[in-house]
Amino acid sequence: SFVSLRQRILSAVQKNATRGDPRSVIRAIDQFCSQKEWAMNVGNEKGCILDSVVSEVNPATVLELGTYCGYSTVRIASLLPPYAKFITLEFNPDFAAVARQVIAWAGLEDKVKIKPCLVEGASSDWIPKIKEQFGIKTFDLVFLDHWKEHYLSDTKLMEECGLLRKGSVLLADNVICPGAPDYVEYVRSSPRYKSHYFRSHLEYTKAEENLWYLGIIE
Ligand SMILES: Cc1cc(C(=O)N2CCN(C)CC2)sc1-c1cc(O)c2nc[nH]c(=O)c2c1
Ligand SMILES: [Mg+2]
Repeated sequence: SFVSLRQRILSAVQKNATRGDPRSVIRAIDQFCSQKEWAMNVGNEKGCILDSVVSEVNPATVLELGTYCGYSTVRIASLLPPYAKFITLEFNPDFAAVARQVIAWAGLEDKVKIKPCLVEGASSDWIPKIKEQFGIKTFDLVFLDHWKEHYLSDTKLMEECGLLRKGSVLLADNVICPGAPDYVEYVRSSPRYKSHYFRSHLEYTKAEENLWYLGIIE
């Protein structure tokens, strides 16, 4: 029967990565996606930038929008202190199911709360509930990697829900490819954000891409 790409990624992890070893899980996915089939994981080049931002922010609370197969979830979780609270939102139940198994293989399941949002646009449902559901006041770091159409609306929603504070850092993938021009325009013209972009490439390709780093200053 047909095996989906996400299942092939999970099989590559279970075949080639060592249980309990997050770095081997990351390596297995990157090898599969660079040698066998492209997939929309953030990849190793942008992943190293993500690692450096996580290490620098050293966040006690993290929100990831867009889990997919859990690649960046594993990268982030493996750098967090044990007391950190990490929530990742995924609206696609099939992606969430694979991500749970990838995160479990890496031995990080007790560090990551995956809330499956079972319908499109569900991050807009979940964001207003995060404070009460998880006892989180504000996020030190948010990684936006879900859907370009929701970057701006979800960022505004997080502001309105008081989930961002002075010093919170937002890191956004794919602002060039597929692209989130309204988001870039909003944060660049807002006095509230200090923005900076890291030059990089679309995962597993040579296409130009940037990771956008936003520090909230007000
Ligand atoms: C699906 C897709 C196709 C892309 C592309 O330009 N392609 C040309 C080059 N070939 C090789 C691959 C395909 S880029 C991209 C993509 C990449 C991410 O990192 C994403 N992150 C979060 N959410 C997304 O929807 C998301 C989509
Ligand atoms: Mg992405």
